[in-house]
Amino acid sequence: MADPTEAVAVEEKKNTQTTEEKKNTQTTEDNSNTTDDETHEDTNAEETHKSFRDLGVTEVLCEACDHLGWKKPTKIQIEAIPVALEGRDVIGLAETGSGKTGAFALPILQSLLASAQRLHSLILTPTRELAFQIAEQFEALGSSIGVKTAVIVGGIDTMSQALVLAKKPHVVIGKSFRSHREPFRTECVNSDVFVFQVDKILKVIPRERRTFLFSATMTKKVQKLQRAALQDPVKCAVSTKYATVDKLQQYYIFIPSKYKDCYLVSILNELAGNSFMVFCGTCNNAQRVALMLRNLGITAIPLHGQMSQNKRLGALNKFKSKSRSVLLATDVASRGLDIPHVDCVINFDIPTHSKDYIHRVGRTARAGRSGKSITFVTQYDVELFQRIEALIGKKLPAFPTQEEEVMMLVERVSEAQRFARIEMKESTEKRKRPKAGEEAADDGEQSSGVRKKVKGGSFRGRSKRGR
Ligand SMILES: Nc1ncnc2c1ncn2[C@@H]1O[C@H](COP(=O)(O)OP(=O)(O)OP(=O)(O)O)[C@@H](O)[C@H]1O
Repeated sequence: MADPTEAVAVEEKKNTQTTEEKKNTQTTEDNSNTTDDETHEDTNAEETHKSFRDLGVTEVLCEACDHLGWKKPTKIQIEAIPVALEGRDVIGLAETGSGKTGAFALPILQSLLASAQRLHSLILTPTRELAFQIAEQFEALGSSIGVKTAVIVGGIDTMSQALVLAKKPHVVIGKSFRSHREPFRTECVNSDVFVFQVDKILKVIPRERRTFLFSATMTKKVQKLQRAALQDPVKCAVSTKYATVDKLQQYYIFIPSKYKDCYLVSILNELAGNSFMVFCGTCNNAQRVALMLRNLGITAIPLHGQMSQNKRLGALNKFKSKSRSVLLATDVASRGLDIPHVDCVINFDIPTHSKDYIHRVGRTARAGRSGKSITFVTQYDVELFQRIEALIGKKLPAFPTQEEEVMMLVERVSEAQRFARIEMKESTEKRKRPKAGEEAADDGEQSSGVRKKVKGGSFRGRSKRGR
């Protein structure tokens, strides 16, 4: 399977290892006695001064980190990288936005440098979007060593994906099978077998391999996977089991179910100028709310599993490039997505699995930034909300709102809801009878027939409370 001729760049870099790097490798070896513990909990003060070089990361990859503006490693990187470089299996537990991707990508790239090999690693992610994001991270870190990646996910032409695979990339990134919604995040394997089902994969990949498992939450399913897939792993935990980050201001708002749309519009208006990720429980609701908001002049776009993969990526890119300020998403966007400019996460529909709460709110306040989350709690959600508070070990404050002001929006919001219903109906009809060569407008961007008809026009630019 090794194909040295095709991995020239990787091989060349390997041969240019400097004395400095050799010294660094030695440092890791010297430290190896301290990494034998089964569990590495948190870091001490002096570790926060460590550099990537101190962790044993090779010079060319240190330069890549530098290029990305990563001045020093994060806590999980400090804990996990040396252990992974030693060749151990790793379980990495750290809060959202804490740099877990780098914690497994750097050791994988370094191992690739040491033995240039096609189909060197397989990364499994819980969502398609995360698969693309991880590929970008590998390419950013590995650009100077010529690393080749391939993303293999559903919803994209299988023939073109087969062609990409046939070129034997170094790293293959795919979404794990639907039944494994839990964040089985990374598998580092030396194999050219690739099937999208974890149990099946485990049966066919070589026993002789290294496996990394990274997540912000440890669930029973992840523990089961750990037993099935990892060998004598070292657990690197740098956060308490279900912690949310300190710089995240978390609020809830207790409201009657029938006024959810009005409260959403009111908050978006009040915090205008921010970027929002709004989580909905169903694809239908994400679509409906996006259309409703657009009828009020708010630049909203949906992202859910009933959209084609092209539209999903398109929606994400529009939100990433800030041409849309509100992303209405289902849980396809709750795990791992790294969009630094997200200021506020709104749980429009409360998550039914409380651990999803941690992943959703973790889309803001990433990498040391601050952020805000607001969870809508209706008369039907009290128990679920109590479970969330119990999980994160915190009582959340109420988000202050003026009920009278929200109620003043009822008429305009009702009209926007009515138009949204018409648009939903139109697009369902279109989907049933698509014209030749026309892709179904599953992000609703084209359904502008009734837009801007809501009295009172746009809501934008009426911010009362800034960031
Ligand atoms: N050492 C570092 N210094 C500065 N920024 C970093 C460093 N490592 C990673 N980052 C940045 O931090 C952000 C979050 O990283 P990443 O997406 O890997 O977090 P995560 O822990 O995987 O989050 P999640 O649990 O939500 O998946 C990214 O923008 C990444 O580029």
